[in-house]
Amino acid sequence: MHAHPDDETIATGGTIARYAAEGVRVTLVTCTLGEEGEIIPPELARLGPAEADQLGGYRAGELAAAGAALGVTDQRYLGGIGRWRDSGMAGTPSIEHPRAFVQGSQPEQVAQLAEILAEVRPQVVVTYDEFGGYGHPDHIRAHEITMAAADECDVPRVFHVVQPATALAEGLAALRDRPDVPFRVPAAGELPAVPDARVTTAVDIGAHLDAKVAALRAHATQVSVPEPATCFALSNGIAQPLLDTEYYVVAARERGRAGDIEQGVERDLFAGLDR
Ligand SMILES: CC(=O)N[C@H]1[C@@H](O[C@@H]2[C@H](O)[C@H](O)[C@@H](O)[C@H](O)[C@H]2O)O[C@H](CO)[C@@H](O)[C@@H]1O
Ligand SMILES: [Zn+2]
Repeated sequence: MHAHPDDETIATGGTIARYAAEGVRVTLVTCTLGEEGEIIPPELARLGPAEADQLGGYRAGELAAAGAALGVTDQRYLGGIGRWRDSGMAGTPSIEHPRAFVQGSQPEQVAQLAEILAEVRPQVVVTYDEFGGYGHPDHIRAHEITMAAADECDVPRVFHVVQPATALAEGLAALRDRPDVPFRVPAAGELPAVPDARVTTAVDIGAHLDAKVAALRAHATQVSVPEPATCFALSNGIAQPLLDTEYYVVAARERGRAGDIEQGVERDLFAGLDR
């Protein structure tokens, strides 16, 4: 369950590709069309909200291509395509738009997601933590409605996707020594991360990095990926490492709330479940 076209790949692209390849039915729900995103390629700049205002439709195409690269066969928009609009970054005027996602009725949005969960009956749902990963208002709203709908529909397991501090710092350090990274490599601590101890599940996506890179490149208005694909950057030009693992915190588990995890970190979101 993601807020904008690009989040599914940036945060969980390897996990999606891995489980899709293993035959798991993956349903991707995206809340908005990303109408307020900055645009990286200059030749596409006029698609933005101040001119043609066509970025949402264009990003729907990017999302379809990224989903194909990841093996997604069930891709949906919360409330149907175009129902909720990208609210924009905190403090920007677009948050006042009447269709802005965060202006919407939370009960209505919970009901829209609950309808999908009641149909699909997933064993596992993935979304952001309570901070939305990095504080974007649409991410926070996506977290809130997912936790409510998953509780209402008794989803067996809910996970929050996170970046643990050590893996992120090690990934950035590896970039710092490379001559072929065309982005600013941030200092450790500049990008949002969580304490390592919070991680309950680490999913090895090494065999699916090619699919993740192809999907990142499909989101060309939002993401730049150099060759070789050692990292990527959003429109802020800040390098983010491409790690061979995606990390999660279990937020709700069929044996009660988080905290039932045996010692150590699990390696499979479906550990102990009959897929
Ligand atoms: C990954 C993600 O959530 N991207 C969002 C985000 O985009 C950022 C935003 O444009 C910011 O101003 C830039 O500095 C940053 O580089 C972008 O990643 O917010 C957008 C507006 O809500 C959203 O469309 C995009 O998907
Ligand atoms: Zn986002």
